[in-house]
Amino acid sequence: MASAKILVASSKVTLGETLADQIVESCRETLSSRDVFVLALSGGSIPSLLGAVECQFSVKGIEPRWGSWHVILADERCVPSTSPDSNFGSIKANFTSNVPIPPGQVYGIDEFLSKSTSDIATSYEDKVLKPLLARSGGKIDCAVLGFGPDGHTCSLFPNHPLLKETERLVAPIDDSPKPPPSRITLTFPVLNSMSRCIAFCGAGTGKVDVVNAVFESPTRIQLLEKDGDTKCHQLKLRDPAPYPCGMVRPGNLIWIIDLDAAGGLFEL
Ligand SMILES: O=C1O[C@H](COP(=O)(O)O)[C@@H](O)[C@H](O)[C@H]1O
Repeated sequence: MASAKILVASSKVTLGETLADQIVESCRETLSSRDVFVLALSGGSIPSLLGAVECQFSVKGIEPRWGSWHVILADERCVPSTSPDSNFGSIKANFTSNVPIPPGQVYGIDEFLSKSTSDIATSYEDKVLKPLLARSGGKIDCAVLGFGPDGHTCSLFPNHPLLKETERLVAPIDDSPKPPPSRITLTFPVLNSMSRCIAFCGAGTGKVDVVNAVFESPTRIQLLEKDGDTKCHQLKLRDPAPYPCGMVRPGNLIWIIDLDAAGGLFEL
């Protein structure tokens, strides 16, 4: 049975710092052996949690080497990058425009390509993802993913046929139950077989039901470590996975949540 490390932060500030720590560690490890760090980011609430990343590098005395960073989208809504719905726009406003990652290494969709979501997905797979995978040993180094109150992650929604996709690395979706309807998304083959580390991150009571459904209810929760106000546990993932976010099972899986998202489960 698969399991995940769960880091429970005492507040939203601590949550951002804990997430930043994971990104710093993944970056440090990756750049110790090559010059390309590939980071995939969700939209939604994730970009607003990335403000502590730069600071955590300073705190830990580690050089970020921003010139080696390549930031890709875990999913994107097919809208102009200037739209408030654009994940690229939100990632840029909250994170990448505040650090010296070369702008050409933050990869949005080709919004002018055509009206076809499928063409946009194919272009992102062929022109962005595959060339980067070729430079990173075939894997995304770190993916930071959100999860919705309906259990979706990226643009992989409950009971959608895309959950069974096995060929495409980046897939189109034109019937997203959450607006806007047309999007592109990384697929499970990428998340489960082509990602070195995935960190889910979520805050607030709206996430409690999903967290409680995704993990087995433990009879006893063992505290593995405590770093400041963040507590670390290891929990088993429920089979079969009740939601798309619970189906994400790479080798290195971490869930970072705040006390509100953890509900009563971790307050032991
Ligand atoms: O539509 C989306 O929603 C999910 C979850 O968003 P959140 O605001 O609940 O964190 C997000 O991860 C995804 O990138 C986005 O396209």
